[in-house]
Amino acid sequence: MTLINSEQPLPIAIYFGGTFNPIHHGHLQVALEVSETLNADSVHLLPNYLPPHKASPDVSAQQRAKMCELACLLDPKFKLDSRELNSAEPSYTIATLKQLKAEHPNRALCFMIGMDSLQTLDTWRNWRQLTKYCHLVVAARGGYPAQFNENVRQLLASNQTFNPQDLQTKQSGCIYLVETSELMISASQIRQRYQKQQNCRCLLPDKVNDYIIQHHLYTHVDRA
Ligand SMILES: Nc1ncnc2c1ncn2[C@@H]1O[C@H](COP(=O)(O)OP(=O)(O)OP(=O)(O)O)[C@@H](O)[C@H]1O
Ligand SMILES: O=C(O)c1ccc[n+]([C@@H]2O[C@H](COP(=O)([O-])O)[C@@H](O)[C@H]2O)c1
Repeated sequence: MTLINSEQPLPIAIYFGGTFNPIHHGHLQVALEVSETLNADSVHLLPNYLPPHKASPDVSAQQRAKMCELACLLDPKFKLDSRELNSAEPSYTIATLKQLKAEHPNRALCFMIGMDSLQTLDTWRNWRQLTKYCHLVVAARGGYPAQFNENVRQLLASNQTFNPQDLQTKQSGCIYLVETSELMISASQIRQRYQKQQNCRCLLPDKVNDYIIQHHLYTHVDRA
């Protein structure tokens, strides 16, 4: 863990990466709750271009980013970071974190993921290196208990903290599991509902719902 020789808490920057196909209230509510827990004034939504571990979505990265932009209108805390869209490479988080760290050398960089992502973290590129550049902040997710394979258990054994203040006294190196509302919403469930022409009005922001309907998104059989 990187220790900072300072009494002053570091400013926190929260980044929340995702395929966001589409972004929904499960993402947005937990992002707000995490920002409250960490006393942060913003959450940067980071839609990926080519997801490293999923089939390429039928909906373009630009459209997924546009839906994130519309979701940002819900709360001034939400900011859109479209950097991963500007690269033709798959969006490996380690590469993005190196960039972010170089841009914010004096911030405590927090990368937010859901519990399902933590469970498979050892499939990510250079996964052991991720906490060299950031803290991992893990949101609880309905349907995904805190059960891990041996690799992830070992990572937690050496990096987990139970004290959120550690995230501001260290620049990186911690994994913090946050209790959040466990909203059983998933993008795949939403895509299936649109495909069957079912109502999704209360699962995502109104403007995102309107955009999807207006652009006839998710009308074909889901192949993600
Ligand atoms: N309901 C939720 N509660 C907590 N975290 C979530 C929730 N939905 C997604 N996440 C987290 O948000 C990040 C981005 O998720 P993603 O865009 O893949 O959404 P998803 O709903 O899991 O999509 P899909 O159903 O297509 O796999 C991931 O780290 C995931 O764990
Ligand atoms: O770097 C990797 O190898 C890697 C593998 C899987 C997922 N990720 C990132 O994890 C975040 C959540 O991904 P997803 O596809 O579950 O929405 C998103 O920012 C992805 O780019 C990153």
